[in-house]
Amino acid sequence: MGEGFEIRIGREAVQFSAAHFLVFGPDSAEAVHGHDFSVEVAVTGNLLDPGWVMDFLVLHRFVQEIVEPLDHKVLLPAKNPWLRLEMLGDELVRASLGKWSWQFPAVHCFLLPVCNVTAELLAQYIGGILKGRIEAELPGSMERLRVEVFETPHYSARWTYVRQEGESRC
Ligand SMILES: Nc1nc2c(c(=O)[nH]1)N=C([C@H](O)[C@H](O)COP(=O)(O)OP(=O)(O)OP(=O)(O)O)CN2
Repeated sequence: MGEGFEIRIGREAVQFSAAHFLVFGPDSAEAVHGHDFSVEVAVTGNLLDPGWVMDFLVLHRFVQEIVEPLDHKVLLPAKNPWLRLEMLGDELVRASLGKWSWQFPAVHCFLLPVCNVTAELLAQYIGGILKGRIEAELPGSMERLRVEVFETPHYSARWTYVRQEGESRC
């Protein structure tokens, strides 16, 4: 019989507020601005004892632990080819782009391993860490993982992982 199960943590349950700006070229970027981001995740997998794909509470905790460090931070793209990031002493981060530069307290910054802080790449960042956490908790059980990052109720981007035929279950 063809049937399956997907569990979901709704976007109302996982939220963070952060500032960011997109970089478009060597001297072109958005103004720094903020969003109340929210995150929805869904996991498809085998039904395990006691009759669940995985515990909602554990999945919720995993996602929360990944996004919590992003909350109330300036999100900076550490892999952008044009944006230069440097520490000024121990306390300030300077971001330079062409003739522009911004300075932020280092404790208010989070450097993401992405080339731009888009909703797509945030979803991929969160999804990549979450995939590792779920696979460690439930080896071989997850078939599919979906992470959707909302910048607003009507703008979101989704990242999806689907286990391939022959991909190791462990
Ligand atoms: N596919 C994507 N498109 C856009 C992204 C993205 O991450 N993925 N990001 C942006 C901007 O960073 C950002 O969303 C712009 O926000 P804002 O200027 O606030 O525009 P809004 O329409 O959301 O809000 P208003 O303040 O009401 O204008 C753009 N595209």
